[in-house]
Order: sequence, then structure tokens, then C-alpha cells
Amino acid sequence: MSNLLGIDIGTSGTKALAVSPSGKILAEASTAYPCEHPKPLWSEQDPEHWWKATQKVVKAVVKQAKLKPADVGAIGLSGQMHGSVFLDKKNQVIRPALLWNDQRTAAECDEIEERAGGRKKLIKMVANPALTGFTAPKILWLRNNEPKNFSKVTKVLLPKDYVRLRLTGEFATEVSDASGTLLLDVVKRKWSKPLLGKLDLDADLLPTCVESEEITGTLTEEAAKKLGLTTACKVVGGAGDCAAGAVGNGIVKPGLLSTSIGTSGVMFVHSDQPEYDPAGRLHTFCHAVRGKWHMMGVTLTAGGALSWFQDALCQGLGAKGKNVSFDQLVSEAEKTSLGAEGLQFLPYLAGERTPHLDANARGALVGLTLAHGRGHIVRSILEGVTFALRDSLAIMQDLNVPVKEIRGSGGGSKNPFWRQMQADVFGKPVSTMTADEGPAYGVALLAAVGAGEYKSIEEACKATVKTAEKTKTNAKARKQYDQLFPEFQSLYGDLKHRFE
Ligand SMILES: Nc1ncnc2c1ncn2[C@@H]1O[C@H](COP(=O)(O)OP(=O)(O)O)[C@@H](O)[C@H]1O
Ligand SMILES: O=C(CO)[C@@H](O)[C@H](O)COP(=O)(O)O
Repeated sequence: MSNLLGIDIGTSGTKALAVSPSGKILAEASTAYPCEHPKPLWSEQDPEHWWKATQKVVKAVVKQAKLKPADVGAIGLSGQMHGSVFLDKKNQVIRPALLWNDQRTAAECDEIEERAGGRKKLIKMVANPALTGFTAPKILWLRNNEPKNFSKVTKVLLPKDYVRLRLTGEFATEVSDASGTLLLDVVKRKWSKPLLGKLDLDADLLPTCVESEEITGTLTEEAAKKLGLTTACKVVGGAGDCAAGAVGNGIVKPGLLSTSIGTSGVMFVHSDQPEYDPAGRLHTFCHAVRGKWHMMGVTLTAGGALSWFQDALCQGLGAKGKNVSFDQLVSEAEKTSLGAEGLQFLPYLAGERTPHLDANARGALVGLTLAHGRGHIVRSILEGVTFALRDSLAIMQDLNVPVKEIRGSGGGSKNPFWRQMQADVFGKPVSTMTADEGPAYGVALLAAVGAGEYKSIEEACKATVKTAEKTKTNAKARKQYDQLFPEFQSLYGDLKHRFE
């Protein structure tokens, strides 16, 4: 019986969990790092931050849980999806990684569709349209804009897979994260040679692609020494943070939907077969469950909008010169009335994927009066973000995707007021699960399956994922939000010409 570690390389920081074979959380630790925006629409991070953070949080959880080096049998890796780590032949990072919310690649998305022979043919090859956040357009951007850097590239890795390289010395990824590169044949669960050919990209640029619970290697001597573990410790494929969070929330069968409010916001449903939104607004990706898929809608700036407000406008205004805390901001919002007295917020601060697929979309605060204070603004942010997630739910409902239960996760679901708002806006109860660090917990479960503790991911979830709390819908609030939702939906159309 071996203990497991789950590590999530998030956008705002890295989190680790130490988990017992029966799924009990023994210790947790996290550490933050910055995200750079050197130009409007750009979003970058130095991969070294992720590796340093990984070492720090792993050492912290091993110490907290009082584990001996040999007590940790396997590690699962999760991370922000789509980011591009460009490596040279000595495995050195060539330039900061372009992240999932970077919007510089509109021209390359057009180039991909053209080279693929049109959007329909592209979707046939990789199940998704070209979106600015995905990895393939980032590779083309480097080739078009930084040819000197591009000439040095020998491998392109996703964020968690760069950490895997530092842990194991292996170049590997797995199907859920690989789906978000736009280079995976999502139906066949292997790299799309036809698309790589059309884009004139060498298949050797990409790592080996496995299923999520497969073992990709063991710790190198150097990594084992740095982390205080042994070289027998296995590292499994893991999953992109969305699929990992879904596993952590037990979203491994039809009818279950998870809503996650982290920096981004995600509505995620399991599917037994690859299912498509003909308009391409939802992504169709491989699930971390072998032979299964999922659809998801993504709001690029969800919790990120509240975080932006806190950083940009509440800096140093809290106790002892700190920023005002999220809890304080939300408690001010709670004192205002539903609808924020006519104040509306569009959360498209970094462009938007679902439903608009528009890198030019922008944030907006509409309807300000002298009567509005900070609480109203925060309330309009929370309502705008929750409506943006309802847009994804509405598409799923239009496509007749069964939604029997909604499970909430991410930083935004920690707050009871925001959870209640979700239950009211979605018109369905929202449950939270016992492990509140979704993605890290999900990949710890994948590690448990890889280490042989459970026969399948479904079995691991059944044994370990339990409901902590269920927030019921308030009928009166639901009715009021139902009336406001069409107004939110029309706001983007009203302002679109200004964004362009
Ligand atoms: N106590 C809280 N109340 C309301 N929102 C919160 C709270 N704590 C965190 N959040 C929201 O959650 C976001 C961070 O979520 P998290 O899942 O940790 O992010 P990520 O995985 O993207 O790094 C913050 O940007 C904030 O909007
Ligand atoms: O782009 C996506 C999914 O397609 C994002 O969900 C990223 O994977 C980042 O996640 P967080 O840091 O917000 O958890």
C-alpha cells in the first residue's frame, strides 16, 4: 500500500496533496507565482516558477503528513492546459511559456483553418476549431514571429509535462491535456499525423501520448533527492486541470456536470462517445477516463475577474496594508440586492471562448450610477461570471446533454454566497465534494489507479469521492435571475462593434 501525491500546476500557483491509498487527504500545500502580461492580450509564465513551486509544495506535504521517502509510491500531475513550453536540444526553456489565456494568435488560427482545408475538415481531424488559447496556434506564432527561437525548438511541452520532464527525464503527455493542443486526433486518442503534415510540423516536436493512469516513468536520482522521495516513485500520465478536476469531483459517468470557478470557469460533462457542439462553442476532448470523452464550455476570466478587481482596485486597502480579502469583498456584495441595482458586468477581460469564440471580446461594467458602491460592483462581477457559465449550461441543454447533478469546485465555489448564486442562476442544486482541491485530488486518484490500488478510475471515484454539502436553489432568486439572464446575453451583442 503506497501513499500518493497529486500536484496541480495552476495559473495562480501550484498545489499539492498527499493522499492515503483509501483517498484520505493527509496534507495539502500551495504556493503562488506571478503571471506576466508584457503586452495587451499576452499572457506568459516562466516554467522555472512551476518547477520551484513543485519542489516547495511536495516537500511541505511530505513533511506535514510525516511520510518517509519510501511511503510515496506514485505521483499524479495536473496543470493549466494549452500552455506552450518551448525547449531546445539541451532541454533548456527558450522563452517564457505562452498560456491558455494568451490571445495573440488570431492570425495563426486563420492559418490553421486554411492549411487544414477549412473549419469542417479541421474538426474532422481534431474534433475542435482553432482557438487562440490552444497550443498549435502558439507553435505557429513562434514560427511566424520569432523564427530564431523557432529554429532552436526540439520539443514543445504542456505545463505539467514540463514538470514531468524535471521529475522523470521523460517526454510524455496524456490524452486529456493533449486534446487541448489541437494536434490530437481526439476520436482515435493519438497525435493527428494528417494535421501535423498540413501544418508542416515535425511529429518529433511532440512527446509520447499515453492514457491518464499509465505510468510515464519514475523519479530521477536528482529529482528524488530534491523532493525527499525515492527513485521507485512512479509518475502517472495525470490530466489537464479540467479533466483532473472532473475526476476529483467524480464526474466519470453521464448525467454529472462539474462547474469550476478558478482563474477560468469551466462547465464539464462526461460523455461515453465523442459528442460535438456543431457551432464549436464547446470543446470536445478526451476524458482522463480510458475510452471516454467530455464536452466543456470555458469562460476565460471567471475567478480571474474578481482577482483582477482585487489587484487593480483594492490594492493595499485591506487590514495592515494588504489587499481586501475575497471574503470581505463577497460579504460587501452580499449586502446589496440581486441584480446589483441595475449594474451589469461582462467578464470578457481576456477575450472569450464559450459562447462567443471571440479574442476581441472585452470586459464591461454597464449602468453605473452615483448610488453604486464597491459591493454593487463586486456583486455585478459575481453575477456576470455566473451568467457567463450559464451560457455554457444553456448550450448543453440545447444539445440535450443530460444534466442530473451539478458539482461545484474551484476557489469560487468555496464561498457559500457565490455557491448559492450558482444554484440560483443555474436553476439546479450545486453540491461540493469532500476534497476541495479538485484537480490535485483527481490526479492523486489517477496515481492510485496507476499504482494498482484500484482497478479503474470509476472504482477509485466510487470509493473516495463523497458529497460534502448540497446548496439548494432558492425559487424566488431563480425566477429573478431567469429574468436578468437574457439581458446579460444581449449585452455582448450590443457592445461587440465597440470591441472590434
Ligand atoms: N474565499 C473566496 N471567495 C470568493 N472567491 C474566491 C475565494 N477564494 C478564491 N476565490 C476565487 O477563486 C479564484 C482562484 O481559484 P483557484 O481554483 O485557486 O485558481 P487556479 O486553479 O486558477 O489557480 C480566485 O481568483 C477568486 O476569484
Ligand atoms: O483553458 C483552460 C481549459 O481549456 C483553463 O481551464 C486552463 O486549463 C487554466 O485553468 P485554471 O488555472 O483556471 O484552473
